Amino acid sequence: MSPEAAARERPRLTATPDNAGVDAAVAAARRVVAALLHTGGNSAAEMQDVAARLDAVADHLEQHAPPMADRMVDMWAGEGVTRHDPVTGPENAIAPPLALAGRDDGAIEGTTVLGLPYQGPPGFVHGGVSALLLDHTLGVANHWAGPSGMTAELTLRYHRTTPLFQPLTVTARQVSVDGRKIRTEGTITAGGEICVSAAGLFIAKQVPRPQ
Ligand SMILES: CCCCCCCC/C=C\CCCCCCCC(=O)SCCNC(=O)CCNC(=O)[C@H](O)C(C)(C)COP(=O)(O)OP(=O)(O)OC[C@H]1O[C@@H](n2cnc3c(N)ncnc32)[C@H](O)[C@@H]1OP(=O)(O)O
Repeated sequence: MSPEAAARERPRLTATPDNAGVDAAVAAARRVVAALLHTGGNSAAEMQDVAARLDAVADHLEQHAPPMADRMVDMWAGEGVTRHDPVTGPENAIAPPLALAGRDDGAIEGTTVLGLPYQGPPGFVHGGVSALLLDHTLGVANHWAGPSGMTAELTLRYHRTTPLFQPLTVTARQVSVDGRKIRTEGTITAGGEICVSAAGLFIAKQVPRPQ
């Protein structure tokens, strides 16, 4: 089986984008965020007009949104993968997003391409963004493997710079469970080379979902 076919058959661990709903608007918002970065030659007057139009969109969304308590209940209802989180969530415009899937060997894996909003050093991914991706992916790997919990410690090693604009593979696997202590490891690779590796200690504990 080709790697692409194998990837298609893996169980998805992240929400499926729903282009008939909010996800399509979020995809457009991601384009706006990237396009706004150092747009350069546009005049101040033109950008005032852009700001007014974006404010009008935000006003419209806020006026039609349910109360915050209802939104919290709604975002935590359902299927065990989240639509709102800042790494994989199709409803979250700051999520790259990263689509994760379970592998037969018990690990999980996903790919993403990061653009300008995630830049740290010139042309490379911000180290805090790599930490975000790995923290979340280690957390999802715990859900995939069994016991899961809250991050208590996250140790990162930045082996080499992580490139923008190139496919990044993020993997993680649960390596041990000792009472409430869960140890999990993961990597971000580009072109087959490890850019960042992470080791996390998670403590089994669930925060109650809003009801
Ligand atoms: C996230 C849940 C989502 C649910 C989702 C369902 C859908 C699934 C979909 C998608 C997966 C999502 C994936 C998300 C991934 C992202 C994860 C995060 O971002 S988590 C937020 C950041 N982390 C915090 O905010 C923790 C803050 N800290 C705490 O709450 C506590 O300190 C906590 C829970 C870590 C421990 O507190 P205690 O009171 O429960 O337990 P004590 O008694 O202190 O410790 C238990 C044992 O662990 C050791 N321990 C605790 N913290 C330690 C540490 N930092 N280092 C070493 N050992 C530690 C202790 O020494 C103790 O060990 P001895 O039993 O005595 O041997």
